[in-house]
Amino acid sequence: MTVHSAFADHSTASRPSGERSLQVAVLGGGSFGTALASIAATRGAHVRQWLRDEQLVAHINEQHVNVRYLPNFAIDPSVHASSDMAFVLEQAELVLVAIPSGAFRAVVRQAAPLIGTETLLVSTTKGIEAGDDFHLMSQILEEETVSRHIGVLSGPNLAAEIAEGHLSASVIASDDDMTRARIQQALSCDHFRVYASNDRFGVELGGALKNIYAIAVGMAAALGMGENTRSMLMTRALAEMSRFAVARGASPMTFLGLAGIGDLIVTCSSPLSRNYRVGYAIGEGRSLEEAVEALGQVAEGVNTVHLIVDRAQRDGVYMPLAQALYQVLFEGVDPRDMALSLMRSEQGSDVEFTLPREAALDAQRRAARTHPNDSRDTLT
Ligand SMILES: NC(=O)C1=CN([C@@H]2O[C@H](COP(=O)(O)OP(=O)(O)OC[C@H]3O[C@@H](n4cnc5c(N)ncnc54)[C@H](O)[C@@H]3O)[C@@H](O)[C@H]2O)C=CC1
Ligand SMILES: O=C(CO)COP(=O)(O)O
Repeated sequence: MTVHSAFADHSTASRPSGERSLQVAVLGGGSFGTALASIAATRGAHVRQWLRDEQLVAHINEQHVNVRYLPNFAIDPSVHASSDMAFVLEQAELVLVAIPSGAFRAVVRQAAPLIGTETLLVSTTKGIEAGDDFHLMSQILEEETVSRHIGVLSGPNLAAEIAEGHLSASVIASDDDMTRARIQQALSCDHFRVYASNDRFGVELGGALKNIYAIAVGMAAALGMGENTRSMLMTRALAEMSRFAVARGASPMTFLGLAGIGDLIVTCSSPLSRNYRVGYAIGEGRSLEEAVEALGQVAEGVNTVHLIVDRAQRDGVYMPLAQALYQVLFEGVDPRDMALSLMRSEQGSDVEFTLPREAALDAQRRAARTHPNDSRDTLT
C-alpha cells in the first residue's frame, strides 16, 4: 500500500511559530474528520480525534493512517485518536463535529457536558435531522450545548482531495465574527483556504441540498447524458436550492459562493462523491438498497431528499427536481420517463431573483390563450 504524505509535506510551511497551541477536538473518525484533524495539526494545534472503533484508534496512533476511510494518506503524527470522549474534549477550545446527521444529536448530547460557553463549536456535517422539525446541524449544536460560538464549515471539500494536498477552499459561516476569524486562523494552510460568511443557514443548506442533486446527476451520467444535460441539471438545481433556502430566510447570494455553486459543481462532477456514486449505481440499474450497500458509507442525500420534498410541499416551494428524484428513488418511477416528464413541464424563469417565476408563467398562459395552437399540452 502506498501512503502519500501530503499532510506532512505541508506541515512545516504552515506551522505558525511562537504561538500558544490551540486545543482542537474532532468528533468523528470518517474521511472528512480525519482530513480536518490533520490540517489543524499541521497548523500547530494540539489535536485529539474521537472515534468509536478501538482498532482504528490504535492504528491511527501507531501507523498514522486511517485505514478504513483514508487508507492511502499519512495523517500528521501529532493527531491523537481516542475512543474516550472526556479525554478528547478535555481543554478543547475548538470542537469540529464530523458525524453523519443520523448520529449527530446523540454524539453532541454525549459531548455537551464537556463543552463550555466559550468553546468554538463547528459542524462539518452536510445533512438534515430526520423528523418533522427540519433541524439543521447547527441548530442541534445550539439546542444541545451552551456554546456561544457556533459555526458551520461547508464547501467543495472532497476529503480525499484535501488529504492529497489538492488546493481547496471552504467557508466558515457564523453570526459571530470571532468564531469566523479563529476558524480561518486554525484551518487555513498552504493547500486549504477558509472564507468567511455570516449566512449560517444559507451555507448549511447549500451543503445539505447539493447532495440530492449529486445523486440525480450521477444517475443521469450513468444513463449517458451529454454535457448540456449536466449543465442544465446543475443550474436548475441551483435555482431550486436557492429558492428553498431563501424561503427559509437564507440569502440567495450565498449560492453564488463556495458553499453553493462551488460544492454543487464538485459533488455533481466527481466519482469521489458518495452521493454521485449512489446515483450512478442506480443509473446503471441497481436498486437503492444495493447502491447504498455497495457504497458502505453514508450518502446524506438519500436521507435528505424526503425531508426536503416534505418541507417544500408544506411551505409551498416549487422543487421539481427534488420531487422527481424522490419518485425515482422511492416510488419506482423510471428515470428516463421522469426526465421526459420534466422536459415537458412548465417553463418558468431562468433567474427568479430578476424575473419572478410567476411573471414568466403568467406571460406563457396569456400567450397560450392568444395563440392556442402553439402552446404545449401540459401548459395550464
Ligand atoms: N467525506 C467528505 O468528502 C466530506 C464529508 N462531509 C460531511 O462530513 C460528515 C462526516 O463525513 P465523513 O467524515 O466523510 O464520514 P462518514 O460520514 O463516513 O462517517 C463519519 C464518522 O462517524 C462515525 N459514526 C457514525 N455513526 C456514529 C455514531 N452513532 N456514533 C459515533 N460515531 C458514529 C463513523 O464511524 C465515522 O467514523 C458528513 O455529514 C459529510 O456530509 C463534508 C465534506 C466532505
Ligand atoms: O460534501 C462533499 C464534497 O464537498 C462530499 O460529498 P459526498 O458526501 O457526496 O461524498
